[in-house]
Amino acid sequence: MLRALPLRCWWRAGCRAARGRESSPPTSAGSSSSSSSSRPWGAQGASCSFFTSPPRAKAKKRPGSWRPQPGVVQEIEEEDADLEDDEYADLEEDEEALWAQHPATALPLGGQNIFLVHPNVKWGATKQHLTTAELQLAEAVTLVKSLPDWTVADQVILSTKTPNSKLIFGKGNFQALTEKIRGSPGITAVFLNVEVLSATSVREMEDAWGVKVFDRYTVALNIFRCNARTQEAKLQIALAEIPLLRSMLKNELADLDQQGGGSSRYTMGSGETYTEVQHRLLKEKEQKIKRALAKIKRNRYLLQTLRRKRELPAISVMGYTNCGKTTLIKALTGDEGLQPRDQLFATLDITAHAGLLPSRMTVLYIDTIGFLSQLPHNLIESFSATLQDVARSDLIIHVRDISHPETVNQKASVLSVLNSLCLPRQLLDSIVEVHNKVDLVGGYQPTEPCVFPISALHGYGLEELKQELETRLLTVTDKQIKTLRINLSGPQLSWLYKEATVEDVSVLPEDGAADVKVIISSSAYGRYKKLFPHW
Ligand SMILES: Nc1nc2c(ncn2[C@@H]2O[C@H](COP(=O)(O)OP(=O)(O)OP(=O)(O)O)[C@@H](O)[C@H]2O)c(=O)[nH]1
Ligand SMILES: [Mg+2]
Repeated sequence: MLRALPLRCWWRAGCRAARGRESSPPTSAGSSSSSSSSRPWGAQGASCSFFTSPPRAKAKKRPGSWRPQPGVVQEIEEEDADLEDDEYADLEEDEEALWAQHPATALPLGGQNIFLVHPNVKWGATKQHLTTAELQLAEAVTLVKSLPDWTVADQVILSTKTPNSKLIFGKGNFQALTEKIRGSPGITAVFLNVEVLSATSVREMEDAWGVKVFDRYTVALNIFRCNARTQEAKLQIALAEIPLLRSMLKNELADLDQQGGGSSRYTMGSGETYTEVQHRLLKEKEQKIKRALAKIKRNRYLLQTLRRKRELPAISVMGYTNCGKTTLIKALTGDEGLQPRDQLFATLDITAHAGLLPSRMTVLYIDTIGFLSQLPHNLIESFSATLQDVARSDLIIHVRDISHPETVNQKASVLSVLNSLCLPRQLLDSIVEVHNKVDLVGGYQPTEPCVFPISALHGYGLEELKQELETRLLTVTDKQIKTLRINLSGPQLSWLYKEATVEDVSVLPEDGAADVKVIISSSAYGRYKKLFPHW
């Protein structure tokens, strides 16, 4: 078995939310709403009988400071030596300074008892055509359940004709929703299943409902945070949090002004108003994170360097979250260190793992972050630095969970994000599509041409896949596999070691010769034939 080639340092414990729980204990599920309701309410709007509970007293305003609980800087466990010791120390210092200055996290800490609301757009440009409201709701439930101590207390699909308005729903449905939420005391937060909510929307909804309101961006980011293990992943999440902190700041300043002003008062001695100070601190935090990320990027043991040294072709394994990317790489490499998990966003770091193709060609499989539909572009952007490694690979495998009811929609999402990553055209044109989890679909027969049905978990279809990967790699890298007979007393062998990848040498002692199996580029082979015409 070939060992994984570690590209990162790893953090001991990754979940800031778990730490946050120490200072903010998980909220227990309310008695009346601790289990998911199977009642088919929703879509009927205001006429629905579940909306008839009396409203609660107006919720308290959010606390005065927009900075939440202090975070704890985690220790680094060095499993690889990508960075020098002093560089680690620098980064730790940077990070410590970051949290000391802004110990904030905009993300919700601790457990939550969620009321899940899916706005169903019946028509218009924002209507989703490849999926159904029920399937989108089911995915939102999975997102909630991916977070430790988060439960779905109740869920509803509610139709809207005004998805782009401030309150998402029309007056009647919003009022009915308010009554329902206020009549469910066990609920600690509402997850509104939209891509991203504006600061004003969040503020108005929180005031109306008396509980926190989260969008898809916040929930997905929180999952990322819980699964982040490396310095780079943590910093990328911190960067993706900045828009949330900006929204919180905006609401905080508006609250301050409502309570009699203050945001435009000058802070003593600084010549800056309170608003200006807060914006500056946030900007500084953002710049520090960006600098720290750039430093990691510079110092990181880049795939490019690794590959140049070893001349290894690389295959990026991509796909929707939980489709089986890590399981496939584990099956193709036998790398026991890989830990596939039935969890969204289990993998947050790009790691490379070496495996062998049928002709014993060594290849690096690159495990990547899974995709999710309707995730705001700027969140993807904070991970795009990591995804840049993908651009340097020779081939992409697109893994699909063919047993998933949303598989067609998932494919569309993945291809749309891949296309937005500015990857080389040749790479996009040679994607190998793999249909995984066929063991869960009795008698599965793909309808699309040139796809590979496999079960990564049970090892089905892997030999055919490896054969195809080898053929494609040879084509895209313009290489060929040759067995060349060489004279052992001549310079051919050392030439081949320098100019090609020598896979195997079988010595023929009585002839003073050897059969050498090489992977060689067409141009190098041309030169070889010119240099050694008689061999
Ligand atoms: N039945 C079945 N389950 C599979 C197969 N491949 C993967 N799984 C399961 O699917 C779940 C997700 O697998 P992972 O390999 O972690 O998926 P991933 O795409 O790496 O997920 P993320 O890193 O979270 O994006 C795990 O529970 C796997 O055991 C398969 O061929 N058949
Ligand atoms: Mg994974």
